[in-house]
Amino acid sequence: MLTLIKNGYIIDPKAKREGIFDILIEGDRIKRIDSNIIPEKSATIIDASGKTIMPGFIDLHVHLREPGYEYKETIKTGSMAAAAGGFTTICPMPNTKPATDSSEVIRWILDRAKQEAVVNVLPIGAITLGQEGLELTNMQELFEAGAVAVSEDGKSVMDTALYAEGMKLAAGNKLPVFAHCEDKSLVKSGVMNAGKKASLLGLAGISNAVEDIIVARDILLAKETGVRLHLCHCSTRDSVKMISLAKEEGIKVTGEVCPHHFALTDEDIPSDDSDYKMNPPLRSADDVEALKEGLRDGIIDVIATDHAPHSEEEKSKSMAEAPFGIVGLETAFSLSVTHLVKTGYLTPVQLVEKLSVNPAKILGIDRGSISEGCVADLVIADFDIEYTIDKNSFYSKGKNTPFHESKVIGQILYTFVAGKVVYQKSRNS
Ligand SMILES: NC(=O)N[C@@H](CC(=O)O)C(=O)O
Ligand SMILES: [Zn+2]
Repeated sequence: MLTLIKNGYIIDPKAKREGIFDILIEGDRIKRIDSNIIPEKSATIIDASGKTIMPGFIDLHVHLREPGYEYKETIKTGSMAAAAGGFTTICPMPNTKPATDSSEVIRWILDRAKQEAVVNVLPIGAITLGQEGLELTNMQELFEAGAVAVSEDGKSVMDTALYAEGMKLAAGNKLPVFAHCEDKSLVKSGVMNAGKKASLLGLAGISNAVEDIIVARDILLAKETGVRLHLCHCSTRDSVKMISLAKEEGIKVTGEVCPHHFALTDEDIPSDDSDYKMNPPLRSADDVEALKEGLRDGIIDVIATDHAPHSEEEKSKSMAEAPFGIVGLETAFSLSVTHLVKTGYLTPVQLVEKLSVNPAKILGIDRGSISEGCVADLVIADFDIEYTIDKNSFYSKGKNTPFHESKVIGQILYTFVAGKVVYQKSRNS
């Protein structure tokens, strides 16, 4: 089977290719990239004139909720949401039921993904058994079963000595640690950023120190253990500063920011509405500015969604009672174009680095490029279309987004995984 994508503008920072080309796909691979390709056999032709072609996006932080919470999301629906968002590889976090803390659960997820998922699914293993913070998992076993990283996401390992031991084991198994940074003892009943808006709404606050203290601790532990540390969903100015300092010192640390954290501030929370409740919370305008500058200056390496679907019933509760988390797979690209590219913080090339090249590097996988001979994981997008986000059009089971009815710029038109179209925007969606 041949597919010919004609006249698209390729952005491929890894192969240092940028310009208008044709791409010929045969089976699961890219066969040729050239100007004006005429295929020998009949081919399906896609006209990509005026559109941009990028290596498929890789999301280092999603919650697929399977096994255990299928009413929120499944591997199948989560992967369809990923495809619609331009993501060709996603890494599910281990806070499932049971937690992803054994080779059996890793294998179960990989099997299920093989049958049901439309994109690549690379699972992340837990650091402690049942994510209870008491006993380390067998990281060698997790690695051998196919885990690409370990994380305690949803919380931090609060026992520092145990965590240091876990980092050493992760380093020994060449697994990066993906850190959720939250000092549990400081959070108390906080549900949104501590500040004026929280007082105005009469809601309990979460201070920046909740994150910053653990970011500092984890960087110091990474320095001592030599583990590759990836800091998840950074939300504060001081997190960015500390990552910058750590990088200057040569510590192996990378940072991730989520679209909601650069698109909204706590002042944008209109009322006690749990679609604005996530962990870490939406921060101050000053923090948001630091995150955008961190992305621009290369201190922050990755944009990840922290796609965290919950049911409508759960999210119909108040801020104080609803669970933390919002969906993100189907809005990440347009929010990034709107708030980073159109505002001059990132060039389209830098955006591709944050969504594709750098995540591939962190995972050590052979993705993040569109070159001859590569697996054809790619996305065709329009950087200029304006549209209004409609949560009812999401493939995800989760409709919990603060971006419903937001006007944005930039849209995914096609997503290819291993040469196959796994998403195509219909004319009226
Ligand atoms: N981010 C969230 O608010 N929630 C995540 C957990 C997490 O990523 O920490 C979830 O699993 O719902
Ligand atoms: Zn987290």
